[in-house]
Amino acid sequence: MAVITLALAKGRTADSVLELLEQAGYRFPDFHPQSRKLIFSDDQRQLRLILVKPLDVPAYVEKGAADAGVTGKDNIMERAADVYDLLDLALGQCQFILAGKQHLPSDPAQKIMVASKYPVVARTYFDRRGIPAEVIKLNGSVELAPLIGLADVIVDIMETGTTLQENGLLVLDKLGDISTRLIVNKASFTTKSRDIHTFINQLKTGME
Ligand SMILES: Nc1ncnc2c1ncn2[C@@H]1O[C@H](COP(=O)(O)OP(=O)(O)OP(=O)(O)O)[C@@H](O)[C@H]1O
Ligand SMILES: O=P(O)(O)OC[C@H]1O[C@H](OP(=O)(O)OP(=O)(O)O)[C@H](O)[C@@H]1O
Repeated sequence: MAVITLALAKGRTADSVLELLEQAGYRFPDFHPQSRKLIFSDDQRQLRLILVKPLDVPAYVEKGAADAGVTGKDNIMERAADVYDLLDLALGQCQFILAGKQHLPSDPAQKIMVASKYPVVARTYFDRRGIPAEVIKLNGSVELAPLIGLADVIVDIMETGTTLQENGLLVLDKLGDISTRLIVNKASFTTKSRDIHTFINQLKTGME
């Protein structure tokens, strides 16, 4: 049995994914939330867990440094990674939205200023509609941009809608649903096929 290296997104979804892994039968005795360690093995030595930034998970998996990864669909879309997206873990559910103080200007010649943590997703949205846009990459507090004149609109994540509401922003469009996914390296899917299928089946059992 080959060990599967799993890249797990640190941050808000990590605890619930670890809980799911435990329900699926994988226990990490060394893991505790205050630890600064970045690599953990489960007690059966079937999984090697590596903790990485959510947006970095697709790169680890695409390049084969990890056989599989768990991260939000937002990050998979932003990185446009060449990986298999095999299982919706039904965690971290939220959606991509376009939001602003008011509706987009109707003059098609007018360039829209867009702020986003997801510049690739934002660029794709406006390019597909043939709307001229300039995208400004931000790393957080994105809702601030239209309030202080840095941008006309934002492309960001909405979960409860509280952040938009408390900052007086309207949802102008919905770009798609997001949830936490299991992604798999294409070569590993062939070379470690049996172990990866076993892992997926265990996860499915843990989700029941
Ligand atoms: N309300 C939400 N806001 C943001 N992300 C959410 C929300 N609900 C679920 N998610 C999911 O959780 C993932 C991780 O979110 P988190 O805020 O921990 O990461 P991050 O903001 O990318 O990390 P960092 O703060 O290190 O830049 C997101 O990529 C998304 O898939
Ligand atoms: O719809 P809601 O439930 O209000 O959640 C959405 C908010 O949560 C995320 O921000 P996060 O907390 O990660 O902060 P940051 O990106 O500004 O650092 C996201 O970028 C939104 O701002």
